[in-house]
Amino acid sequence: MRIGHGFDVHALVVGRKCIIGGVDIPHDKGLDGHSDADVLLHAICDALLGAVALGDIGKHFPPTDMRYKGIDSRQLLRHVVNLVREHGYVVGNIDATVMCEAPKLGPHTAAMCVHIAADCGVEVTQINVKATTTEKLGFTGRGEGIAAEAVCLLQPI
Ligand SMILES: Nc1ccn([C@@H]2O[C@H](COP(=O)(O)O)[C@@H](O)[C@H]2O)c(=O)n1
Ligand SMILES: C[C@@]1(CO)OP(=O)(O)OP(=O)(O)OC[C@H]1O
Repeated sequence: MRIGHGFDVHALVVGRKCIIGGVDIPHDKGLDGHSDADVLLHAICDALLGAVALGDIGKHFPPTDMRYKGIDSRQLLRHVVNLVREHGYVVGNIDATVMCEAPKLGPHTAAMCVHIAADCGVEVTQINVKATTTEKLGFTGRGEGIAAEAVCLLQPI
């Protein structure tokens, strides 16, 4: 078994989509970044890469590389899952938390889990996504950005 942890933050700005866990969530602001800025999938990618000691997302998909401009982060996640498999592991389970005051994520977490499970090639019961506010404190509390944290366990093939 291997354990991994990931953390990511993206700024909330006007004129961008708010895509979290592959779900396009209606909101007056969206997440800024080189890719689609899916903060949750980035934290999960980092957890998976960490578990097999392969560095981090920026090492594999440099933000200076135009191939990744606006890319759907589900493509990045599928690539990372393939790397994990090449190193002899499959996803056991993933647990993640997204931190934001708004939008409300509760109505969307089930759809996020379906996307993540499909991209990881596992059952939806192996994936959990939670949401929390930070009680109006800090950059997430002020609505300046969204943070996400993920942990995973990998099982040897
Ligand atoms: N963006 C969010 C934040 C929270 N939720 C749900 O509300 C519950 C209570 O949040 P607290 O920060 O007050 O603990 C939380 O457990 C989530 O179910 C949400 O849907 N979207
Ligand atoms: C995902 C990548 C892809 O170029 O770009 P960003 O959307 O800026 O996201 P970040 O979480 O900063 O990770 C870096 C990059 O790998």
